[in-house]
Amino acid sequence: MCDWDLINKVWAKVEEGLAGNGQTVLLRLFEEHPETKAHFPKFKDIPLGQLTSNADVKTHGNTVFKALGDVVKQKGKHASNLQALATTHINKHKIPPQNFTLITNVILKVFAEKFPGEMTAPAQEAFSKAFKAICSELEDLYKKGGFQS
Ligand code: HEM
Repeated sequence: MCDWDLINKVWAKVEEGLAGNGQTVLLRLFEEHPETKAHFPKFKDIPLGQLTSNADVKTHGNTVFKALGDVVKQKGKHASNLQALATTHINKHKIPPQNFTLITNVILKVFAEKFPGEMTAPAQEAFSKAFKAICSELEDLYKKGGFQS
């Protein structure tokens, strides 16, 4: 079982700066895994250095974190949220599923750095478990959706 209450407690802190926190995660993802940037038509041709001041990155960070917040607020009953994400990321954006593991690992790292007071050892453990479960459910949905890389 995941400790969704603990996760939601940290998430309330994340929401104090939702767009900026999403932006930090996207920039870190592109920095640590440059191949991920190539999946974004809006960002693929812009050098990483210029993306730090790109308003669209912040807007997309907000979109991603709004959707992830909607997932964590379901406290485990997120099947329809994940189905919606899988459907667009398979069919429209064509994102291989292992990218979800990359971004959730980056989120864990960024939260531990930005929110050391909230990201206690149990909170880190709760996020790590929840993200593993979410990534594995997405992978199952990808299999059912017949994802071709
Ligand atoms: C925490 C995991 C993620 C969440 C919650 C998330 C959420 C979203 C949402 C809500 C949208 C817009 C609506 C839609 O098309 O579904 C979107 C678009 C998109 N996502 Fe994700 N996403 C995640 C991970 C990723 C990853 C890892 C990649 C690629 C490495 C990716 C690539 C894209 C692309 C290319 C778009 C279209 C962007 C555009 O409008 O130009 N996503 N995502």
